[in-house]
Amino acid sequence: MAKRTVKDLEVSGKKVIVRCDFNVPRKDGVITDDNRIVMALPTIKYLVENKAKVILMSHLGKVKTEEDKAKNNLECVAVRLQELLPETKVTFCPATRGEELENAVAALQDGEIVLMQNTRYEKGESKNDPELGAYWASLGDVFVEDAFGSVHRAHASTVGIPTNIKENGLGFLVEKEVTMLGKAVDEPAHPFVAIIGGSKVSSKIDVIDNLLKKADKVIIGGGMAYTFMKAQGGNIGTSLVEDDKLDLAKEYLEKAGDKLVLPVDNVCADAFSEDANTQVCKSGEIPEGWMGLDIGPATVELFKETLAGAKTVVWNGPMGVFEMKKFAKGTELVCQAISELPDAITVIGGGDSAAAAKQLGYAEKFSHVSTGGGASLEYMEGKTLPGIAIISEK
Ligand SMILES: Nc1ncnc2c1ncn2[C@@H]1O[C@H](COP(=O)(O)OP(=O)(O)O)[C@@H](O)[C@H]1O
Ligand SMILES: O=C(OP(=O)(O)O)[C@H](O)COP(=O)(O)O
Repeated sequence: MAKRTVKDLEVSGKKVIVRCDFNVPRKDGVITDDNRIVMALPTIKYLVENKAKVILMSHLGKVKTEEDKAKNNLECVAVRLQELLPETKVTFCPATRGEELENAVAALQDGEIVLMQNTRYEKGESKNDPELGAYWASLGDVFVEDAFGSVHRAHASTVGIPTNIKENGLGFLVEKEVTMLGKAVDEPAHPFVAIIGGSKVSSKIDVIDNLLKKADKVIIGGGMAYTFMKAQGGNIGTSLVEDDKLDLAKEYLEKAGDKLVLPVDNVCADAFSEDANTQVCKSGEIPEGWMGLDIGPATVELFKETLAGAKTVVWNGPMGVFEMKKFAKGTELVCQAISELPDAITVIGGGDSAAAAKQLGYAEKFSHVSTGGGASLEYMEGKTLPGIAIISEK
């Protein structure tokens, strides 16, 4: 059976809560890539045109402290949305519960939008606190799940709300992502190469287990690689590492054999800065006080050899800190190698990975650029995505 979509719902005059993924990359509080906002527009425009009262919700970044709150204020997204929708009234509500939020919702006219502050300002969000899900659900009549990048998270806003609102459906973005990713990997053509990089080690290392079963090669780059290097007993200096994942990395290394392809050299820096001194270090030989911020030239060649002849490529997580020009080469050259593969289905996913592909001029070269990183990986592994599973069948 197919899931209901926004087109199956009666929305005119109704208060419609839409969970979007507006977790956009920013520098000094300024949005550096608005792709996730732009990709959410088809659903939002449909609801506005059909005279719904639109309540948008999203998380932004990780929020653990008061300082994190200041860093991850969602208001910048409301400003961008208003620019993208000049004919529509967009307001921002700084409250995540209480009278101020309820008044903002009550003031909505048909075809107007309110964006609520970052859902992660509420401690109960990431724990899927039932009271919070029920409270947010009480603000609306209808729920639309359109946060593809977050559907692998069972949180109050992605699962708690639709648990309480039976009039629910998928938005156009989730529908499109599932179709595109399904086409790419339901029966992947081989050789199938998966590439994992980026910085979210603990939240993404688990997917490697399943990828090792499906793919012919799994390339590990970016910040993910140093936990593996340390697990091999190498010196990684001050590179990104998650020590509580060392045993898991060891286990993968033992069972994967040469299926797992790790960097052999790294562009290292003496500070996390564009002005840092740099040197290329062999893997496992990074001096104290230095950190790996990109894959090195020999690794680029190794990864190119690994990719040669691939018919399916799935990639999440940049190969280095591409936001700084000095450490963008590895990501750029891997993009280039993928773009030159003849007849391959190629998918890149993730907020930062999609931004990197765009910034480096390669976005058009991929078969599909997904807004979800962890979500696309879990979908392609065949895992159940809780944010989709909870949505009613047609
Ligand atoms: N060697 C590295 N050390 C630290 N951070 C890294 C390294 N390589 C890549 N990164 C960072 O990883 C981040 C993206 O990781 P992640 O969120 O997992 O990807 P995505 O958003 O594409 O899913 C980028 O901001 C990038 O700077
Ligand atoms: O950016 C996201 O995921 P991604 O880095 O896997 O693309 C989503 O917004 C989910 O964010 P989270 O990993 O903080 O839950």
